[in-house]
Parts: sequence; C-alpha cells; structure tokens
Amino acid sequence: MVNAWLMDNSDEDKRNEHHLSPPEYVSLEKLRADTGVLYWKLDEKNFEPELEKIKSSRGYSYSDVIQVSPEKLPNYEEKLKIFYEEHIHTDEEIRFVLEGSGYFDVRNKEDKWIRIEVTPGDLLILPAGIYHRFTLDTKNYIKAMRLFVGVPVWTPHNRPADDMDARKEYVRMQKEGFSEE
Ligand SMILES: CSCCC(=O)/C(O)=C/O
Ligand SMILES: [Fe+2]
Repeated sequence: MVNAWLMDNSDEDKRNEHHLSPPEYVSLEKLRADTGVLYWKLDEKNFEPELEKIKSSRGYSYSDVIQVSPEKLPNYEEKLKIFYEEHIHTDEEIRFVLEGSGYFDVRNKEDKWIRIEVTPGDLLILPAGIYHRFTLDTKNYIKAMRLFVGVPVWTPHNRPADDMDARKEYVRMQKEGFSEE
C-alpha cells in the first residue's frame, strides 16, 4: 500500500525520508480527497492485464520508459534539479514504477508537502495543475513507465504558475471536491 507522510522543513539531503517527529502518515483516502492524486498497486511481476485496463479506461495511448540514475540518465544532475523544482504540468503526470524507488512530493490543501514513496508495482497519477516535485531516494535508482494521452508534453511550469488555466482548474476542483473515478 502507498506510504505517504507529511514532510519536515529540514534542509538536509532531499533523498532522506524527511518525516515529522513523530511521523504523520497520510492515508490513500486522504491523499485522494485532499490532492486528487490517484494510486493503484499492481502486481509488479504480472502487471500487464491490469495496466491495460487502466490504460484503455483512461485513454493512455503513449508510453515509454525512463531510468533515473547517475549511470543511466544523460545530464543526470541537471535533470534531477529540474525534477525537484516545484512545478505543475498542463496534463496528468502518470508513472508506473518498474524497478527501484523514489519520492514524489505534492502540496496538500494547506500548502504543506506530502511525500509519497513509490516502489515497484506503484501506479501514481498526479492531476494536471498540482504543485509537485520528484527526487530519488538514497538508493539513487528508479525505472518507471511514463504514460500519456496522445503526444506527450513533459514541460514543467515552475511555481508560481497560479495564472495558468491548468492550475486554476486544479484549485477549483480541490475546492469543489475531486470527482469519483
Ligand atoms: C520517476 S520519473 C522522473 C520524474 C519525472 O518525470 C517528473 O516529471 C517529475 O515531475
Ligand atoms: Fe512533474
């Protein structure tokens, strides 16, 4: 099951867990209700049937695989810096973890960071317009499938992006309540 918690404000290595003291975990239900983030745990060794169902029901027509590690990702340091800048996208960010692990951080309603740990079999969907960022953990490796509807647009729009339509729409949905899917 997904492991998510509120983060502390310490400046130490972003790859550490950054728990509050004592730790404050966030349930999947609260994560979904407060942020609109969707999560499924698939069988990491036999994920195809379930993944196909989700792809077809949500219209994900594009997929590729990204490996993030000092050895595998060209311009690794620069890319990690970009991933960890707080940003939004105009579309969903959909990642299915194949190997390794990492952290997606998302802002909750109170603008506090929730850290979401991802490991193999985790399918995470961040809604368009949500402020978020990504970092590897101390193991320094993740391999993930990226999914998209149509031609992928990976452009990050760094905070502040409050005037963008995707952000306004996200804030509206957060106020009104995210619909059941
Ligand atoms: C595990 S995929 C790398 C992170 C990424 O693609 C992204 O867009 C973060 O916001
Ligand atoms: Fe992103």
